[in-house]
Amino acid sequence: MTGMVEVWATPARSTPVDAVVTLPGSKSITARALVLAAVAEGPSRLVRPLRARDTDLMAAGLRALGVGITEDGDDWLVAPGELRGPAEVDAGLAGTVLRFLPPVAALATGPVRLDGDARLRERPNAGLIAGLRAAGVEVDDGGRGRAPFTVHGTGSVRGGAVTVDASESSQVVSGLLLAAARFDEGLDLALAGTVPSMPHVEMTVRALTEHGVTVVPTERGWRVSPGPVAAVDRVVEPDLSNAAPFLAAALVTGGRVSVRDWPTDTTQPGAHLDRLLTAMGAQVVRTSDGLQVVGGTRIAPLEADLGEVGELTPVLAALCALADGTSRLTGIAHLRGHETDRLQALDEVLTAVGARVQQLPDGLVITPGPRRPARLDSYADHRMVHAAALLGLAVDGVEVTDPGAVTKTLPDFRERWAGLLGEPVEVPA
Ligand SMILES: O=C(O)C1=C[C@@H](OP(=O)(O)O)[C@@H](O)[C@H](O)C1
Ligand SMILES: C=C(OP(=O)(O)O)C(=O)O
Repeated sequence: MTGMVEVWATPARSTPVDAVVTLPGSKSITARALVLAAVAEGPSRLVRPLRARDTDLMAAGLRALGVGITEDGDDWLVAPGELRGPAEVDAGLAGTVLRFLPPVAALATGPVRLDGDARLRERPNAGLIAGLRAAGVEVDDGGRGRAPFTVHGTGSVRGGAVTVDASESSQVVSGLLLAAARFDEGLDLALAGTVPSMPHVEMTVRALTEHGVTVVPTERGWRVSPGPVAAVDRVVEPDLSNAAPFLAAALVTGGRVSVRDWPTDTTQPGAHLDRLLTAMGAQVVRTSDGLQVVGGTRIAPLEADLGEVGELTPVLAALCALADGTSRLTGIAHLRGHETDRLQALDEVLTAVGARVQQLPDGLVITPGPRRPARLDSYADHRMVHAAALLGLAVDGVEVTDPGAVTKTLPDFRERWAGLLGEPVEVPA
């Protein structure tokens, strides 16, 4: 790459923020909705889908397989077509594309090659590839267990009883379940070990049910019956994981932040922010605006197993570096296979701004220290930019290189962050 790498001087803030924030659609729900719409019986409409790099790549990948996806204002119209290769799929850095697209590709006729960013080639995928093979699909990965690889679709997939190792990513389970109703024998999926991010698996099961697919829990996994996938028009919930930095700003500044349209019944892991931010000293209430977080005079340290809500770790770890005691975050070994090795990246970033950090095999121990200015890297990781922005509220002189990493799920993050810090965007009632 040539040219200058962009550097963002993140704004500091010594007075309480007071804002009501509206956020775009959930990455995870948009991804599932696109895949299910693509394998459904008829056309459907997606209202308020997330438009960001990950979901645009999912749409592009499905289009490459023959699915019609067009825009109607802010909506997406999805028209299933005959799935066919040969095709090339660019997964970028998206775990959802890496793990949700190949089982759909297996239903196509012809080879489908999947590749992506340099870091995507390091993200673990042996579990999915082995699971596809056990379902009768030919996959050529050169023995790497990672991208790039080619799925040799024949137009149908046997399916049946399959055991998978999804300990490195829940997306292995979600990917197989999402396409499973279209397999000849459906899928009787058993887990070989533990699976992180269970709310995301529940999100998949719920989405399948909403599309009329029969999916039942079994002793060691889930069974999906073969059958049609109903076409469903759907409104996408706001992305609650992307709400994390905004709500956390209330704790850092002793202010008040509301996120609009907070769903009352959701499988998004961000729903756990309620309990986690309360544990860190915030007051969290539902108002007519949505979910409101009010920060206090201190940030309490956090002891938590974040295995179910790994996505929230970068922002919570940044809060821990600003707390008034030592925090211990565990259950998150799989974060080493995310956009970057997030445990290593957080160690580097929090240490740079003055905290003491100990890496555990499956987590981080974080002790705040005297704060100091630092130039931080984004590690091409959207959530590391969110974490840096949050640190920058309280630590003078924080800069982030390559802040454009936010395009992955929230392209206008910096504008929204400026809005949060400006005059109240909207005065709460
Ligand atoms: O299914 C999904 O939409 C996701 C599942 C989780 O993946 P892992 O289980 O790999 O952490 C999560 O971290 C990711 O951001 C989105
Ligand atoms: C882990 C994440 O993304 P991906 O879907 O690429 O795994 C994330 O968004 O925090």
